[in-house]
Amino acid sequence: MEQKKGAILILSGPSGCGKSTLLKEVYKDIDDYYFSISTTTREMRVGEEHGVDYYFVSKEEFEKDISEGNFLEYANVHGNYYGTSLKPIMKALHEGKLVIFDIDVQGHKIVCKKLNEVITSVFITTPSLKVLETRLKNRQTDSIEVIEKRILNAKEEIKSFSKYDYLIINDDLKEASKQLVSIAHAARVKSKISEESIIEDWLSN
Ligand SMILES: Nc1nc2c(ncn2[C@@H]2O[C@H](COP(=O)(O)OP(=O)(O)O)[C@@H](O)[C@H]2O)c(=O)[nH]1
Ligand SMILES: Nc1ncnc2c1ncn2[C@@H]1O[C@H](COP(=O)(O)OP(=O)(O)O)[C@@H](O)[C@H]1O
Repeated sequence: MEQKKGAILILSGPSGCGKSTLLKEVYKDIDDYYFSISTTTREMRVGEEHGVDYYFVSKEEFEKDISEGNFLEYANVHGNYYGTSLKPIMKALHEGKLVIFDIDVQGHKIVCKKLNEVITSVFITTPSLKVLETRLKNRQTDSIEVIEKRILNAKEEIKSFSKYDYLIINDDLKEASKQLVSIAHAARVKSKISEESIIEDWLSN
């Protein structure tokens, strides 16, 4: 029996670079995907929904999940916990879906170590630090202290961009969306390389 193979697409990039905005733009152009909804201890922002953007939990609940081994990976980012639950990811991969992660550079590193599936990774950023700062301020979701922390972290995170397969500079949203859709399609094609039945099927048909 043919075993369906899923594919993995990881998006990382500094807070405010436009990851969520880009993802919302491209979903209509991507088939059979599963977005990995992370669990976090950060406060819910206006407009966010529990179970859609994140599962918002207390520190105690998060730490219980850690001790029960429920996370594929978790990290402390900007002073809050963020984690990827293992079970839904394995289910989606088993169903042959393109599993999309919006995780930080620490999460990217761990997922690459832990999962055998073919991984495609994209680092997303703005044309400059100034533009990042403007976007974080204009978004009006965070206090000035929180924005400052995110800017400080961005200066570190940007150093990891070359560990990724692709770099998208999210300047013009339409252009960046087009690039992300192409990469998502390529991620599917790339995952074919790990299908063990390819030779068998080719010889017998
Ligand atoms: N390692 C890890 N990072 C995550 C996870 N979920 C979200 N993140 C990252 O945490 C950072 C902060 O996310 P968030 O508070 O939503 O801020 P935003 O990036 O400004 O929207 C981003 O870099 C996300 O990619 C996760 O499950 N694991
Ligand atoms: N290409 C773009 N040009 C201008 N503004 C953008 C662009 N992409 C995103 N934004 C805006 O920048 C802010 C941060 O985007 P967001 O998607 O929340 O970033 P992230 O999820 O990476 O933290 C939002 O207010 C969003 O509307």
